[in-house]
Amino acid sequence: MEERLMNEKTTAELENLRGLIDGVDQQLLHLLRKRLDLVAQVGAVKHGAGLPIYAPQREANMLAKRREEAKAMNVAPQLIEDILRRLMRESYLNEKDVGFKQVKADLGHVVIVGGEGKLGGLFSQMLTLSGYEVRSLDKDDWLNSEAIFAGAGLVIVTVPINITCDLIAQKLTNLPANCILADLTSIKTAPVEAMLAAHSGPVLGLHPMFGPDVGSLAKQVVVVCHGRDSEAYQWLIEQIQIWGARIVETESTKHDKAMQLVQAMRHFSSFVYGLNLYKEEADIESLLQFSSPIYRLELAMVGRLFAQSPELYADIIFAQEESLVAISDYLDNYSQALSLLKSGDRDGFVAQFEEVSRWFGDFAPQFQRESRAMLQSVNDMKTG
Ligand SMILES: C=C(O[C@@H]1C=C(C(=O)O)C=C[C@H]1O)C(=O)O
Repeated sequence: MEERLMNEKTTAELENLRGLIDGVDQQLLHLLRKRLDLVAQVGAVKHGAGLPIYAPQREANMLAKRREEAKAMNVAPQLIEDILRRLMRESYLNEKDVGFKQVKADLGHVVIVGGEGKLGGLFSQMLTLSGYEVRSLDKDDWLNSEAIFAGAGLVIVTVPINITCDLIAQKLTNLPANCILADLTSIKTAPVEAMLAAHSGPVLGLHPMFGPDVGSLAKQVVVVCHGRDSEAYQWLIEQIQIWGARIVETESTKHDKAMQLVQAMRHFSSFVYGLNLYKEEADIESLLQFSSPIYRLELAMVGRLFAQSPELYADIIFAQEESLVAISDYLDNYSQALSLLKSGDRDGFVAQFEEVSRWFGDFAPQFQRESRAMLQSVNDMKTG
């Protein structure tokens, strides 16, 4: 269509400029190749020295300098920052090609109970890339479990939450005395207690705060709840940090309380949102056509839930009885807010809104800034 409206001169000019742009893009591509090669060399040096690829301080310095230079060249600083951040993500992904430093060489092997699960698979991959021998123990392997556990230096339990504690109590009572017992469950109090009761050696609870589809652990958070004998498993914490993750140490009760909101309530309301679209027989195709970027992001958040296993979400939502309180409170607040609407109390709504804004404080503008970048990339992803 565009071409039809143009006269020959315009067409020639555009063709010429587009050719030049193609040339610049090709140069960019060559520069990217060059950068990837240099980063790979950095990766090899760091690997040799046992350093993690992810270097937050170097990144901050580099970004600050490039932003300054961009300003001086009349290039939007955010543009170079976006590009460099995307490139750095690539650097973390490529680290998997060289592998990671092994912090504890004399461990013996690792057993992942539930290694065929997605998260188990991810940890198995990361440990293997770090030089450990990893064996998976799944449903059909219990007859051989004695042989599998013999000589193990680390056992990681990553099975559905609703069977975690029983499995620990019934099947993990005869591990080698010095073996470390850890779990990856998304609640911590009950599993850590069960591990402490079943095993007299080192125990720790871990909660990776991400799904198994992350390409790299760089910048991801892993929660650690200490159980027993932390010197014995300090190396594991260092190993996880070498993978680029940030460790957040906390009390299991505090963690579990946060999960009632961060996971149970949040996922439950996403579930209801999806349920509601279904019951309203919403036409997703046309909703997408009318969608603003924030709505699209919200649909993505809700829709991705239904691309995953219902058991996983049932486990997370049903994991703690206390979550029922958080979820019921949400319903109460919804009802109260709805009554403002029903009674046409616009002023009441505005007053309530302002009260919540004040409570959010500096977080509100912070979240607005963060979402701006996300919304822009949501918009970039559009193809039509
Ligand atoms: C390449 C390095 O490693 C990582 C990747 C970086 C990059 O892609 O520029 C920068 C810092 C590190 O997180 C480095 O340390 O220079």
